[in-house]
Amino acid sequence: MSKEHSALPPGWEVRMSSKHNRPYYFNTESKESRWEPPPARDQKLGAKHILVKHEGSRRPSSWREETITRTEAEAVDMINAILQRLISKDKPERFEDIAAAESDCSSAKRGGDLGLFEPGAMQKPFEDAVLGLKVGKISGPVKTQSGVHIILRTR
Ligand SMILES: Cn1nc(-c2ccccc2)cc1C(=O)N[C@H](Cc1nc2ccccc2[nH]1)C(=O)O
Repeated sequence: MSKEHSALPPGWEVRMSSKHNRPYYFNTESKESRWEPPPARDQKLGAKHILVKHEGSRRPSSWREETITRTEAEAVDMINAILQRLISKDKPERFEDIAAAESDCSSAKRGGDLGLFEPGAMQKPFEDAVLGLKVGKISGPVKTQSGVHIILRTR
């Protein structure tokens, strides 16, 4: 079936815009509307991220620090400080540069780029955060068993 007529993800329906005299897609749960069909749920996702681990992380060690002892609260404070550097009006820093220098994930070597991944491949809080972002947008602090993340959705 063509993409336009494949089953829509739950909550989505096609409506007709009387103003523009053309169909659009509306999500009755999130109230989001869009001209383009929503991506099928089985489509691969893409993201870059910056991870700050803490003492309760699943693996409290990284390429940066053999044993990570900071608290989760300190990790959240660090992530919030990084967010400020990313959205700074006068001198915003590049996401990839901060990831490469400061992320506790081994993807730091690729500027935080996780590449493309299947739905279900990543921890649920991470995937839910990616799905809640439009492509090109950055999350707030996201907690998983690995630590505290900032996520940039790439696909
Ligand atoms: C999921 N993943 N991809 C890479 C990766 C990707 C591209 C190049 C090099 C490493 C590393 C990882 C990974 O799990 N890293 C963990 C930390 C971590 N935990 C995550 C949970 C969700 C998403 C990314 C995450 N990264 C680690 O280094 O301890």
